[in-house]
Amino acid sequence: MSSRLIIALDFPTAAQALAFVEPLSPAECKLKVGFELFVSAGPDFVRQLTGRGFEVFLDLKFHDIPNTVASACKAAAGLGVWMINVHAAGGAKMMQAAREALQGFDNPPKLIAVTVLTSMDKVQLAGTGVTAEPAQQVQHLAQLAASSGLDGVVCSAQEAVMLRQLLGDDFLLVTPGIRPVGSDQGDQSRVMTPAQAREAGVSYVVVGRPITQAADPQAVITQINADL
Ligand SMILES: O=c1ccn([C@@H]2O[C@H](COP(=O)(O)O)[C@@H](O)[C@H]2O)c(=O)[nH]1
Repeated sequence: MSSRLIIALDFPTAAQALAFVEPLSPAECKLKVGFELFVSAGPDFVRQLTGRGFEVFLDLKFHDIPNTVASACKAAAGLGVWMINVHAAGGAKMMQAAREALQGFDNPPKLIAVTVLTSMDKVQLAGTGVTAEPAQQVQHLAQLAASSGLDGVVCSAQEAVMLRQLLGDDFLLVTPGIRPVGSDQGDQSRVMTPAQAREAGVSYVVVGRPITQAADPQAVITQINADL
């Protein structure tokens, strides 16, 4: 079975990211490329990863008017990545346009929507004008994503049990904010350990710094895969 671990390659340069990836195998993890690395290393770097057999989550969180997001999704799908994402707060029309944009592809990427960033707690969410609890807002946006035809959402593992009950077993729950016992929480607010995430029924965990900044990344990867 392929791994449910997605490693966030949050590195400033392609050289640093490649040095990290060198000992890894596609059987033990998928890889996530976000803003920092994509801006510095570009589409060619993504192709290098897919060329090595890795399933790549291109985490660019598109959030714009429907036409612009649809075009961006087409361009991202053209890179042959495994998964892409948009912000659910962009609304149903935007998500539907993203879905339709992928229709012409033989093997389209999974299309998921960010609900409430895992760095946000109730106070930060209220600061944006949303007075609901984070879990309530996640539920609302996840239902909107599902009814717009998306394959799943980015959420905290803390919301996984609720979303599984509501949206079924096939809906993808991709969960950052994962912190192995004893690791630094950093800027994440809604966190869970890998084992808690598995028990909650997540589809994938996204882990960055607890692996990339570890003294022995391979040991952390092995332990997380065992926990999952
Ligand atoms: O709600 C979200 C959406 C995306 N992320 C991304 O996941 C990783 C998490 O990295 P850590 O170092 O394990 O905190 C990072 O690339 C974020 O951009 C998220 O954390 N929360």
